[in-house]
Amino acid sequence: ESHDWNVLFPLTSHASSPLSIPGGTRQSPINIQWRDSVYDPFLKPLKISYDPSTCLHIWNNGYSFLVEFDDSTDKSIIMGGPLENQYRLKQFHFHWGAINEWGSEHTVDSKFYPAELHLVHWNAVVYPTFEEAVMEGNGLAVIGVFLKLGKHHEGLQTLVDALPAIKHKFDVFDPSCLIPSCPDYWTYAGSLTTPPLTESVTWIIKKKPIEVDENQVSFAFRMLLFTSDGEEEKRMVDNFRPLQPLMDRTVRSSFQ
Ligand SMILES: Cc1ccn(O)c(=O)c1
Ligand SMILES: [Zn+2]
Repeated sequence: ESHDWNVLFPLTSHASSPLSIPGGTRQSPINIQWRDSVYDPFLKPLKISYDPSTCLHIWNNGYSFLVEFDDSTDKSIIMGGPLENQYRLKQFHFHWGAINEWGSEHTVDSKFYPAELHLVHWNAVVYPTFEEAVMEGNGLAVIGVFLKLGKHHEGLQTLVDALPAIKHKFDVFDPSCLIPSCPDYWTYAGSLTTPPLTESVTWIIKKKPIEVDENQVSFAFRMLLFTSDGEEEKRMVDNFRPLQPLMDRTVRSSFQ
């Protein structure tokens, strides 16, 4: 009957949140209902091999801060897991909230984390450029890692120290230090969570969060600005997209 409701009163359809694309059937982010996820014994372990020297620079793109990598070779790649090909690391960035009660894009059993890391990779085996991969169903693979408050995170501090400068040139940074060693993950077919919102992402959401301390999220992340120099300051917070309907998708888990 929920369908009838939408047919009868299409304007009240909850699916058309402001940022959803018409007819989208695999939008992200989603709530991961742990008990509804299906263990898939054929899922392989995710293989991650990053070359820290491919790290280029960190910058504020007006929506998050990105650390970008040289993706002109296969030096920093992921493979295995739910993936058919190997995917090249292009950038990683975070989403966070104005307060610790929310900030992540995905939720687990409707629980928000204060922040979520996205490591964005593209299928350079099949597509010549990232821009083309963004438009294809198997074009991208994004590893999502939840951040929860706890002990200080050494690796993250390197990034946090660079934020005030933001133009800070980076020499090397190995993003695998931000990924929990526990191999368990959920995976589902989804989309970008920012325009163009294309349904091109194989999401790999790590089950275990990494721990970061209060200052690392609050001081560093929340002091960034959406605005550029000279404009009226707007703190960069709540840069996450609302949850999207699961529709006809199953979330698979790599663990029982
Ligand atoms: C390519 C891309 C762009 C934005 N976000 O949030 C992502 O997670 C991935
Ligand atoms: Zn993201």
